[in-house]
Amino acid sequence: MTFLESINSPSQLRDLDDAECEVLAKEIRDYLVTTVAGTGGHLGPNLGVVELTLGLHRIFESPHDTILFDVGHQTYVHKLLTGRMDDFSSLRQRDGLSGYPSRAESEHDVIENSHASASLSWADGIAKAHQLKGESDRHVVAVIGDGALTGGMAWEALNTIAADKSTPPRKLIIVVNDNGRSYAPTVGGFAEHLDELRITSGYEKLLSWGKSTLQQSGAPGRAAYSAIHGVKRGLKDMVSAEQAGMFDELGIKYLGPVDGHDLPTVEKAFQRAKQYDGGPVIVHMITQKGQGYDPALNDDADQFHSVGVIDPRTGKSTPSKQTSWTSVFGQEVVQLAQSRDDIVAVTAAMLLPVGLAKFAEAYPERVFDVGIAEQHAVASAAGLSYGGLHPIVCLYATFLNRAFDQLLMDVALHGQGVTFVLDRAGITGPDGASHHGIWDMAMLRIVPGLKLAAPRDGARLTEELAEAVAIEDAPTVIRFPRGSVGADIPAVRRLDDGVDVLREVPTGAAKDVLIVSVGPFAGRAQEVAEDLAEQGIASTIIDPRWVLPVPGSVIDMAIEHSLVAVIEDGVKIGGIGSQIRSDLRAADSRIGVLELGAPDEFLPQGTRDEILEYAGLDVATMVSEIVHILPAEVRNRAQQGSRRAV
Ligand SMILES: Cc1ncc(C[n+]2csc(CCOP(=O)(O)OP(=O)(O)O)c2C)c(N)n1
Ligand SMILES: CC(=O)[C@@H](O)[C@H](O)COP(=O)(O)O
Ligand SMILES: [Mg+2]
Repeated sequence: MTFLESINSPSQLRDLDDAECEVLAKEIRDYLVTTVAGTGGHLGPNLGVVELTLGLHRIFESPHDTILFDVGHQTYVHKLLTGRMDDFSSLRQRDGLSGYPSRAESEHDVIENSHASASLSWADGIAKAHQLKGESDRHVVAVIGDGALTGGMAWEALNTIAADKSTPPRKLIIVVNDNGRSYAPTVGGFAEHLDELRITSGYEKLLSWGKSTLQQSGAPGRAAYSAIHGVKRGLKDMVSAEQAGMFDELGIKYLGPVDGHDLPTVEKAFQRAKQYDGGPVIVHMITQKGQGYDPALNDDADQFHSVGVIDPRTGKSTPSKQTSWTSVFGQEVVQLAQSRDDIVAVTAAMLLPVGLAKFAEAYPERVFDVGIAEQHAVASAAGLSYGGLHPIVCLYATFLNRAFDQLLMDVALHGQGVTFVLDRAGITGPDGASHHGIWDMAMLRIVPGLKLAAPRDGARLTEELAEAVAIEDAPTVIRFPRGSVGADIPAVRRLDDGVDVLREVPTGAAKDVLIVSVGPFAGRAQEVAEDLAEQGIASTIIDPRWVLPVPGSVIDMAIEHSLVAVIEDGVKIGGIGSQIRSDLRAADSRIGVLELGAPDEFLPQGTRDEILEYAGLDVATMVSEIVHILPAEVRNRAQQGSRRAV
């Protein structure tokens, strides 16, 4: 039996000596590569936190001490050390182990939200609760990456944490997991500050530079050199104030930089942080994303931030032959930028995942990566627009939640022409509840002047993106799902206001159901219509293309039918179906509206199709829902028609 197989609880880790821990760290890395190669997941981030997580669980006593992880994609090691090795092969699968902390899985897990930069706020709150409840012997330890530290929430929390003047002070420890990367190298002034302290291959250069220059530059220089050199001796010298930079300016004790792959040093640092009783402590860990696995270390793009199924020996994956929505966007946005030099792109630390690689290559001066800072991304886009440019803000739909106020009050209130491209909109799949992009349409319905398009295929994405960037006096939104785009679905005809008719009721037949297909559901809508036709129920299918505001022809056509069924890849409460219902009532129509969308709950993980079925958005369920809600006379006529046909 390996050490790893023998670990069922973190308390067992404290019985291991350094040599055994070294073997365990190797076992963990080998196990991560082998299993994640088969399941897909965040291999790089987790290979980077093996010693950090081992040290955490050897020095602190979870769950008495609370250990928090920011984003939570780097918690596979934490899960292996807290008794979940047996379930690991089900990682990120339906009813399997979550790829993020999960309270249902373990008492050691706290934050399930995968939206970055929130962990320090959680830590601040938990530490205050411990203090007020007289549980002052409990530590709160938050692990936050250098990328997540570029998020504004983290600095809001640091501002409060630093102001703790209570006695005794709250026991709050912040572990900065500094691997120099979000996906790509972390950007921004703060990242550069960390750079100065980071131990990477440049450490020795830094040391020799320190020897030659710092030692000749008086007391601060000598102190800086001894601090840098001190790390080599495993933190024998506390880093003095000048070297701790902005953290110390904030009044937070700084310990570091620490070699995050040298377990004894890691443990020494955590021990010192644990014993420090003068207030909050920051432990600055220097790690490598992908540590110990060359294919990840050598991956310039993102050091295997997130991989699909790969060959564990080579790190190679089987390239997909399918075209993704993201790649269609990535191609089209470059075309648009060629013809309009006012078009610029904005990303929040996700340049490659949102498809801006080609744009950045062609127009490096016209792409802005602001770090994991969606609120700043959107408000700065308002500025870009005011300054005469047309920004395209590229986000995953779920992360737009973070910047709703900036979209409403900085962009829409001022009528700024900003285009938002929301990738991973709708049900995504393996990343679980906080990653499904299902709230954008309901959230954006209430933004005055906003125009939102949901393309049904690549051709419409191209068309609607061009239409969006032509609008200069309001926010425009294009949203599309994760994954492959499928074949184009041509329209039978296009109405004057841009609505596409995909299927007509045969001349003379009763118009039983109007199916309003939003975005990528056109294919499913056609299957639904076929199944209804087999039951003698005639339906029209339309794709509005621009779904907010609801085009007038949708209401006009709805009134001609007996039921309107709206199929949308977003929450049904407050979604497009709700808007159509509201517009129909405003037009004095009492026609029934069936909203077919995501239920009012947090959705589980799984493949996109599994979760669509879970949400009742599979063809069979939608057909039965429509038949069930049809007016009785329509249902009876259809049944009689079917009996005659038999
Ligand atoms: C608000 C928000 N925006 C974007 C993301 C997407 N995202 C997931 S992990 C990640 C990079 C995190 O970098 P870092 O905090 O340094 O952690 P590392 O992966 O380096 O361990 C990003 C941008 C997110 N989870 N939350
Ligand atoms: C953790 C995180 O927010 C992202 O890395 C997320 O896993 C993105 O998933 P996809 O890019 O695979 O949709
Ligand atoms: Mg990082």
